[in-house]
Amino acid sequence: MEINTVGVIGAGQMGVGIAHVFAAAGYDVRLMDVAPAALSTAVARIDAAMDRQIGRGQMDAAGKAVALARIATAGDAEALGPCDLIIEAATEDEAVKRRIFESVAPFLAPHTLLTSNTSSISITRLASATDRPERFMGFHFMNPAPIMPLVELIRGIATDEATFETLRALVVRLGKTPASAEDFPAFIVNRILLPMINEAIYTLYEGVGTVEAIDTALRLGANHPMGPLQLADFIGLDTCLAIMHVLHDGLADTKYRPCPLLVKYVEAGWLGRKAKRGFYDYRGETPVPTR
Ligand SMILES: CC(=O)CC(=O)SCCNC(=O)CCNC(=O)[C@H](O)C(C)(C)COP(=O)(O)OP(=O)(O)OC[C@H]1O[C@@H](n2cnc3c(N)ncnc32)[C@H](O)[C@@H]1OP(=O)(O)O
Ligand SMILES: NC(=O)C1=CN([C@@H]2O[C@H](COP(=O)(O)OP(=O)(O)OC[C@H]3O[C@@H](n4cnc5c(N)ncnc54)[C@H](OP(=O)(O)O)[C@@H]3O)[C@@H](O)[C@H]2O)C=CC1
Repeated sequence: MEINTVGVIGAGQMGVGIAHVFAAAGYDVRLMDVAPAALSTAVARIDAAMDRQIGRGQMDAAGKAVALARIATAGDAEALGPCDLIIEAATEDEAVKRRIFESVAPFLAPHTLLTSNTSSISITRLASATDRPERFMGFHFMNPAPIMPLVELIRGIATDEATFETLRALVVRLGKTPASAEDFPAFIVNRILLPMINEAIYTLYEGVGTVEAIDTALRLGANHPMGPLQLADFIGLDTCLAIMHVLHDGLADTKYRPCPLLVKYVEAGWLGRKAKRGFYDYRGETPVPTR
């Protein structure tokens, strides 16, 4: 199936990154969000990220101008009508995602593929809230989307072969690498990564180490590019907590219980980089540990 126009729903860190990837790869992009403020900063954030790519010699000024011109922002679902593919990248909340699918369905063409960038939620269950379970999939980009080469592909029980093959080929055309996961809670990446991050938060909570010691230990001791607490702030503590709830509820194993400190930070609104405060305070020149 031919994909020319891509709709991205949710102009948060992932939606912005995914819109960037598709515009740079030559696709027309419709970026939609309910928050006008998110849309107005979205293009500026893509502009800055493309400048970084120019700095790295991965793009030139002309290519950036053409790519940016391919991105149209929209506050309502009607603008998604011409899209061949929709990628939902809104908050990691099943009710929010189901409402989005119900609201966009009337505007989509029959052939349009509908996907979610969800980190963890059942694809089969999300598909059941749509008018096209055969053309629904988990299409899971990693953060930051312009940099990370992996895209996790997750079929729901009803996903047809043509949908899977179209999206697998699209990932390769984007210059990224597909990995196929079965539709179990948090799939592959976050089934492994988030318990590690949750364990790092328990390590802090129990006083085994400070924020700095824990992140230094994993960066220098296990060659991680970011420490687990820095990474949690990068992902978003609300998203981390949502994924741990999906694992805990879906697998019914206490080893996935979210650390009480993670719960408290989210309750305080300390959601990490996007809220300028999490395990680090981002309001100054350099991030400062908050514990
Ligand atoms: C939660 C889920 O559902 C699944 C997930 O995504 S789990 C999270 C997966 N992601 C990770 O594990 C990220 C781990 N961290 C890293 O790989 C690296 O720290 C990083 C690529 C994010 C940054 O790389 P770095 O070399 O350590 O730092 P930095 O020099 O700032 O960035 C390297 C390049 O990436 C770019 N970059 C960094 N953050 C970026 C962002 N948010 N968006 C776009 N580009 C970004 C920078 O522009 C930089 O390019 P320049 O050198 O030209 O500035
Ligand atoms: N963060 C990460 O590292 C990764 C996240 N993901 C997944 O990607 C998705 C998005 O995550 P992320 O970008 O971090 O989340 P963010 O919180 O950064 O962004 C979510 C965006 O969705 C918007 N939104 C909320 N409700 C709606 C709606 N009904 N219609 C349109 N937009 C809406 C939010 O607006 P507002 O702020 O106004 O509510 C916000 O702009 C989640 O499913 C997450 O699990 C996948 C890979 C990595």
